[in-house]
Amino acid sequence: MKKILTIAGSDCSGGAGIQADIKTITTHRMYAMSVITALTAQNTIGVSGIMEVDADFVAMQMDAVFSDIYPDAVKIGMVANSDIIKIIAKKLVQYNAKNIVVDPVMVSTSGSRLLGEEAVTALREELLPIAALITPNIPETKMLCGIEPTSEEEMEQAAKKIFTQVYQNNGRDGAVLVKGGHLIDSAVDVLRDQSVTYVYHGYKIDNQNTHGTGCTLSSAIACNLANGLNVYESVKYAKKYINLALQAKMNLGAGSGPLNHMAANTWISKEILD
Ligand SMILES: Nc1ncnc2c1ncn2[C@@H]1O[C@H](COP(=O)(O)OP(=O)(O)O)[C@@H](O)[C@H]1O
Ligand SMILES: Cc1ncc(COP(=O)(O)OP(=O)(O)O)c(N)n1
Repeated sequence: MKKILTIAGSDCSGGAGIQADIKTITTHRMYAMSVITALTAQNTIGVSGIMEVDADFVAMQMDAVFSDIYPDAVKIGMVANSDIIKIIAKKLVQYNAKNIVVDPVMVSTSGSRLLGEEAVTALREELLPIAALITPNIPETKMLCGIEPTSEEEMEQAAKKIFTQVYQNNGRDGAVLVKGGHLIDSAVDVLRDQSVTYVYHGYKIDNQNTHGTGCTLSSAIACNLANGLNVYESVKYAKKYINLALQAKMNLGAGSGPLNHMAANTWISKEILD
């Protein structure tokens, strides 16, 4: 049984954050563990409150997990502030964590800040360089490199620029996935590693219920890495998971509702596990 750790914020409505991650990991038939960085009061319409966990208590959670059940992969989502980022980075290095995927969550699609403005530098300098893969969406791409891509070509430029800043300039290895879910007419994603650019041509599924797509994608990638797939294949199968979960068109709540993980389960068991 593979063990996956998610380090993220709680979404009480169950669509994003820790709850989306645990659903994704469980659907992949793996064992889910969680280190919670913040509680959010949110639903399909928006975020109404955030309570950040003390950084020392984040450290205690990480010690409790790593000293007992060592994870095969780690997914990181909402990290809230620079104290939490610094302690997470320190503990991941201390425990020599493997297969780290960072979704650099900054602002929810509904417009609420999930990362303090002061924390972007700590995220960029301390957490991103130790990840095997980082997965910024279009607004996060703009925050990281100044380019707000509107086309596949601009996504390629941005992915290359972030790769250079985060990995090459720090003498580290890793990969960048610029996600195109916020583009108007396609859902293309672009992966950049040390030498190659891969483009995942995705068509946009007609479904307004996309709450938690980024959380789900990064958790599914972590599961696939834990299973021994390379980064390119891990993203490919994670995108298939998202497509199935979107195509099933569950419709909960008055706003942008959650994904249907039960529908994705069918494909996971048939294509990956059998
Ligand atoms: N309507 C959609 N149809 C197909 N894929 C989508 C759709 N919306 C998002 N995606 C995919 O979901 C993943 C998450 O993307 P995105 O929405 O950009 O991230 P975030 O949730 O972090 O803002 C990406 O692989 C993206 O291509
Ligand atoms: C607690 C928490 N973490 C992350 C998010 C953002 O989720 P994401 O899948 O990146 O995107 P949206 O759901 O905001 O479209 C969140 N909302 N809450």
